[in-house]
Amino acid sequence: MKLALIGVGQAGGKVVDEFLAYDARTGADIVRGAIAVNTAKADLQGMDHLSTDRRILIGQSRVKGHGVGADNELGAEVAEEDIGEILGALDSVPIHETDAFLVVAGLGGGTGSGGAPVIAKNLKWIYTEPVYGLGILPGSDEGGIYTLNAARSLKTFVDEVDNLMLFDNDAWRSSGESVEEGFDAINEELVQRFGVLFSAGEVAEGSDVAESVVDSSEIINTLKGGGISSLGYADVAVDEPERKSLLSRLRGESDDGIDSTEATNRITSLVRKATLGRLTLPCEVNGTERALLVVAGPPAYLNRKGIEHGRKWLEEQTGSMEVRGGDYPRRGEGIVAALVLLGGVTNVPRVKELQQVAIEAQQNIGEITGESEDKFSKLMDSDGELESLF
Ligand SMILES: Nc1nc2c(ncn2[C@@H]2O[C@H](COP(=O)(O)OP(=O)(O)OP(=O)(O)O)[C@@H](O)[C@H]2O)c(=O)[nH]1
Repeated sequence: MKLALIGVGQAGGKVVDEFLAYDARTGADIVRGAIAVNTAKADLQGMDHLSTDRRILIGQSRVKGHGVGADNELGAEVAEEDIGEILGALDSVPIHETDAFLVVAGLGGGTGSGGAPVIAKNLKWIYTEPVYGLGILPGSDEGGIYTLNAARSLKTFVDEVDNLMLFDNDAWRSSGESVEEGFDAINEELVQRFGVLFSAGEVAEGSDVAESVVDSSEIINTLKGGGISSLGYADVAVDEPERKSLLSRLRGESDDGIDSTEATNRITSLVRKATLGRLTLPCEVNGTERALLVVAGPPAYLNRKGIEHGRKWLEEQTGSMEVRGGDYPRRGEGIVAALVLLGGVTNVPRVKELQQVAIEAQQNIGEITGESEDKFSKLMDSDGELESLF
């Protein structure tokens, strides 16, 4: 699936940068065009892979390149004011070769949180291609304002995109690392998952054609209908058999020393692990509207029976009748991987908790602001004994 990527804010920009690194490393060729949009000059300078002319600094007249300081209403305003410049930067992207837009942002800050929904709204207005969001939820230790920002942005963003895929930093944080190191590792995990999803069906020249191809339309149909989506992933190392010669493939020779029962079991257990393990957004699988299973790996390991068993199992777990499945032949990585896209999840305790904390934070902020205004006017009150200069 060919994408036009728009990274908004620092997190959005870093994830887009990581997508470019993934594309270069794996040769997946999923990125048709990419831009990063930010109100902070320093954040744009910190990117490694995106060329400088694709980095768009917005809101200069308002914040002078210093960011919006976690004010997402201001983030939304400057994105709206500079929307012409943002859309202009996409003019050079060959949209006729692009299957979808992906707007990426951390929802807890100001620029991405406020700007991403504005950009998505404008893209949907202009283009007929689907516009997806990839939103990052803040860790619960980041504080009330980040949670409030994320909850308000989530509510807005989900209505402006064809589907909002979520990644929860809270579920992916690991102890003992600095925040920066932690984010680098998290971003790699994130892009590994979404990279496999979007590269499924992108058969490069000279590579093997999948037996039951997952193509972009399967991904689009799973994301169709809107709402929120989550992604599960599991992989296992395998020995890659030698690539067979064309002659032996034409003769139908299939003896590559791989036990088919083992291959089936490997896939079914990977599908369970991907679904029941750590999802990008932790949620209850039951009640998911649609799902897609992609099994990636060296063709000899992509056992059709295993994929079919895995798909049926996923149907039972989700209770959905719309579960698609297929394979994605991929050599050179030495792994078999199962990727499960849960499209339209409805039972998500994490979102409920986020909203609850955000409501409390909103009330506290209101009360504290009221109280401090009161206290300040008492502090300055001189019982009419002093007069201002003018
Ligand atoms: N996964 C991941 N999350 C990040 C990263 N950087 C920041 N975040 C998260 O994203 C949220 C928003 O942070 P930023 O992207 O820095 O904020 P911004 O959109 O640039 O907004 P301002 O700095 O307020 O102008 C934070 O609450 C973090 O949870 C990153 O590299 N990876």
